[in-house]
Amino acid sequence: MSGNENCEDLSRWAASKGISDAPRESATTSDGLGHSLVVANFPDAGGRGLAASRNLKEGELILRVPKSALMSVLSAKADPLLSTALARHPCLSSAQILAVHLLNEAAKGKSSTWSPYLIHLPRIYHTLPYFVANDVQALQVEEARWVAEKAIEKAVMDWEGAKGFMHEISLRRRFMSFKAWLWASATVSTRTLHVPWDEAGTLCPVGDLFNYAAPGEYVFNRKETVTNSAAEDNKDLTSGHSLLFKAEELDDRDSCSNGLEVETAEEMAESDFDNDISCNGVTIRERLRDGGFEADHGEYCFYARQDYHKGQQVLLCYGLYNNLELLEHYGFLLPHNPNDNVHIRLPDSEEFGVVNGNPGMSLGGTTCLEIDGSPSFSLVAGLRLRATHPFLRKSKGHFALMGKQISVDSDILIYQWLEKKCTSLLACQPTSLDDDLILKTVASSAQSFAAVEDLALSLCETPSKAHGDRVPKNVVHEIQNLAGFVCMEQRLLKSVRDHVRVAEKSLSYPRI
Ligand SMILES: C[S@@+](CC[C@H](N)C(=O)[O-])C[C@H]1O[C@@H](n2cnc3c(N)ncnc32)[C@H](O)[C@@H]1O
Repeated sequence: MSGNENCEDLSRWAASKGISDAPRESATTSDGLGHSLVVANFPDAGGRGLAASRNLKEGELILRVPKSALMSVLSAKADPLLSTALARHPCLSSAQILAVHLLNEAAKGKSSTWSPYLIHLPRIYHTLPYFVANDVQALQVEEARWVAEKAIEKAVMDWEGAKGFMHEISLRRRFMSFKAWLWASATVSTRTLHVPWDEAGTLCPVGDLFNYAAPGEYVFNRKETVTNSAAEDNKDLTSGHSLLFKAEELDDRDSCSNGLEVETAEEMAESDFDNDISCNGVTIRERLRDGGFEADHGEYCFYARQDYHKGQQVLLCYGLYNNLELLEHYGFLLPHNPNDNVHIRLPDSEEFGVVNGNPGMSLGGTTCLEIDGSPSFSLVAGLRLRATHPFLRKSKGHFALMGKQISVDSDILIYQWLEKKCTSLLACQPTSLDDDLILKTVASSAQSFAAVEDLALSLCETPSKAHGDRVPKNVVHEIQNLAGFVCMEQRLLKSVRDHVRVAEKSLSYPRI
């Protein structure tokens, strides 16, 4: 749905359900939106979202949604038809139950309590289960393709698994299709907020209009290794995808180095390791929490995470995600995601000329390169252990676990290994960044078929910088897809294909 659609009916319905963006003390039963928030369109930052309707102060309560307006497994179980059928389907996951609950309410049309809310839900999503084979292929990176394939398989399995339940409640055929299932499960994936009583979370009318801001101001030098019980207690605001840390329950600690700093043996001996142990690699500088269910008030409450001026988009942090996770669960990418990373598989010790096997211990955590190119704590520690001979590992292996260098020589080895690894990872991708930028231009001009056609032609005629005289197969593939998408008329599609074929012959790149 577009952001400039008329949401007045939603606002009226919200008011009738007790949803309010006014402070508790001044709220009246006729409150809806407008005191703090207003629905607005932000084409470059999530589309439809919520804007500040006045200047807001950090920490201010800006929206309250009563439990009775939420759609969760609890409201599913309060429906006699669903609860009777559920007793015969004990193996369904909460997310499956919530998806069927949503489909059942959608099938009720105007007679559903949530009808004005349902009408404003997006009709289509861009999460990974929606990807067709060519989309998956275009992800290029092996891990991303694997995640996409698994997400598609999971959607099919969940649908198959929920069919018996849907039959039992006599859901209309149209609402039992895979297409309907994709819609319902993507609605659950992209819009649920964390609640303490159910792992699938809850759909929260109006509260689910907040677009996402990454927890970028916070420095997570070793986010993957937090085992602190305070962190365990903090679930994210979404349906269990990742943790949301509450900084007030974790000390504001000094950051631990995760780089490949070269340190002398003397410096190592003089280091105060206790500091590193207590630090545990986590630096969280600010309060992260900006929403949650408050049992004492029986409301989902949202707070401003910063000061906002009137008209500015008010954002919510759903949790900590890299771009692949954002795409998988929410169907979008952040162009500058401070939490993006690239997974790097740890090599065998033999790659460093160290015989006698890998270190037995498992480090846990993510072995990856962070957005600024620095290796994660676990990656450095894992590489340091692998690049060290077993006899030295025994006496000095604990240095690696503390984020400390074992020897200058092994750090040089692992730096060289990382450099080679990065070069080979980039070299084996079918398109370069340059190619992708051209494709992006093509995609954004896709309104006009003529523009696509011209760009396709010029791309085929202009040798790609990164690939010598070859236009990568993927680029041509994508343009064909795009052309097919923007123009259903076979005549025009054929014309692009002809251009591609001519260019293909003249450049003699591999056949598609
Ligand atoms: C909870 S909804 C937010 C409201 C949504 N924009 C709407 O129109 O209903 C989450 C979805 O909004 C979009 N979104 C949220 N934050 C975004 C961002 N920073 N950039 C791009 N899309 C975003 C994604 O499609 C995501 O799945």
